[in-house]
Amino acid sequence: MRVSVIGCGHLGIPHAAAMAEIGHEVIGVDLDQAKINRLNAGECPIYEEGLPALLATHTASGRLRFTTDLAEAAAFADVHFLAVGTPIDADGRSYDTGQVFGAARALAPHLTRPCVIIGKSTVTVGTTRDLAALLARLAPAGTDVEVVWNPEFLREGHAIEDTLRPDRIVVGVPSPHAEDVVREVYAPLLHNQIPLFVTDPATAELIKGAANAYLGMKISFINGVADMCTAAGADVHQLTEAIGLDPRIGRGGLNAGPGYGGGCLPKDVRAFTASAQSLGALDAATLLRAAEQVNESRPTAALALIEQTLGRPVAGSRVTVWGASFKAGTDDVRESPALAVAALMHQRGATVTVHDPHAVPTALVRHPELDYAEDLEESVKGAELIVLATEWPQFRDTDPKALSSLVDQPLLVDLRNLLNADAWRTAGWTVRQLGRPAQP
Ligand SMILES: NC(=O)C1=CN([C@@H]2O[C@H](COP(=O)(O)OP(=O)(O)OC[C@H]3O[C@@H](n4cnc5c(N)ncnc54)[C@H](O)[C@@H]3O)[C@@H](O)[C@H]2O)C=CC1
Ligand SMILES: O=C(O)[C@H]1O[C@H](OP(=O)(O)OP(=O)(O)OC[C@H]2O[C@@H](n3ccc(=O)[nH]c3=O)[C@H](O)[C@@H]2O)[C@H](O)[C@@H](O)[C@@H]1O
Repeated sequence: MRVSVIGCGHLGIPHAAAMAEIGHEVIGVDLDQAKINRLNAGECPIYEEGLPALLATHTASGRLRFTTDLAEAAAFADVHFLAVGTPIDADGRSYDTGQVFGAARALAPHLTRPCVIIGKSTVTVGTTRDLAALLARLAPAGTDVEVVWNPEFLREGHAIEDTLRPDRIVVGVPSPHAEDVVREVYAPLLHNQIPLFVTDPATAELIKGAANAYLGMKISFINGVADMCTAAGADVHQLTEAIGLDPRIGRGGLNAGPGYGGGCLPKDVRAFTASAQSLGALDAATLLRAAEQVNESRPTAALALIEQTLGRPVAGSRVTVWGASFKAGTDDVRESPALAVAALMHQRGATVTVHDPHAVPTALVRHPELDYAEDLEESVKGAELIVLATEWPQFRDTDPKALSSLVDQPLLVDLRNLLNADAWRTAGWTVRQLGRPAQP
């Protein structure tokens, strides 16, 4: 089939590459000319494992190309995926769906034949209905446009795997014909026994919000319990392993840390809370607001552990933060907890040097006030304390002995419970881990 993917960001680029991989002819569209030039030159503008190879294969074969021209996409494709951004509104609580409606408005006049628009962006419930009404008004006569909502569940750092082998595909369809089109698009995945969950558009929109809201609540829950473990001298890691064995709880997404970040979970929990409020579902709003509040408090909780380990306030100290991206496997720093902790220490008067294997360039743009080191060993020279804030395997694999002579004091706070603390302690380091006893 010939498909377009409108919006080439963290979702759109992997999706376009994956659609080519399963046999479609794909045109990716974005407003950002510089990004499109890079993509057409075979460059991958984001750090995502496996994506550069897939882009190279399919741009070389001609099955995948990129443009800024929606007219070209309209002439080429019968199915248009919408993968544009839905940042949080100026009010800080609901989605700004301007990119979704803007892209649809821009596409509509170029349509020359019936087509299906498959929305993938995360949106407020009711968006599919409003978009269908808009397109019914704007699309030229004879171009019947159907709008399907097909929320995306990929995780950054696993984007290709999650797109080609998702747990499930959810679609909210307005008609049996639209369902047939979706089945044809995803046929290669459905042949591989990936479950297709077909529902109405409003339910599909809420499924996405509920999934991310639940993931956020689960993380806030375990972070709150980590504080209980700290106070009681217990071990949150062992606790998690034990409760995770209950299949009703599950071990996935239950790692204590510096809070959930990224371009999605924080905004999606906020927007789902606001939706609950506006729909009058006040109990849901209360529960979700609590998850948000816990998450907002995590940088301060991290600072308390850091200052306890340092033995004094951070003002005037030299601290190294390992990690800038919101999690390992990506160079995305949107709402990164690592940078929130780094920025908080900087505000409190510490000199902060941040090191990340892939995200220094993106971090520099958002937090120019911090110091950066591209090299891990360079980053710790003269440090009085290291804070491990993002769970890159490079940090776990670091030899503590090799670093001892570089730092000013061998102190480390592991906010991700990533390190083998015993090995570091044997090498002479004082290590504190989140929600775990000072000396087990
Ligand atoms: N990042 C992720 O892993 C996931 C994101 N989502 C959702 O997918 C949506 C996109 O997220 P990201 O890719 O992270 O955002 P992003 O900000 O990385 O990418 C959005 C892209 O859309 C482009 N764009 C905006 N208006 C356009 C228009 N009129 N025509 C063509 N291109 C246009 C922008 O230039 C940008 O490149 C959001 O709703 C997000 O919540 C859902 C699941 C996973
Ligand atoms: O809607 C989206 O965009 C996506 O949002 C999340 O994916 P992602 O943002 O890539 O990241 P996660 O792996 O969920 O992590 C989010 C944040 O929570 C933190 N986290 C995650 C898991 C965990 O156990 N503990 C924890 O602190 C991470 O470090 C990170 O800061 C969801 O997991 C995806 O299913 C969803 O498609």
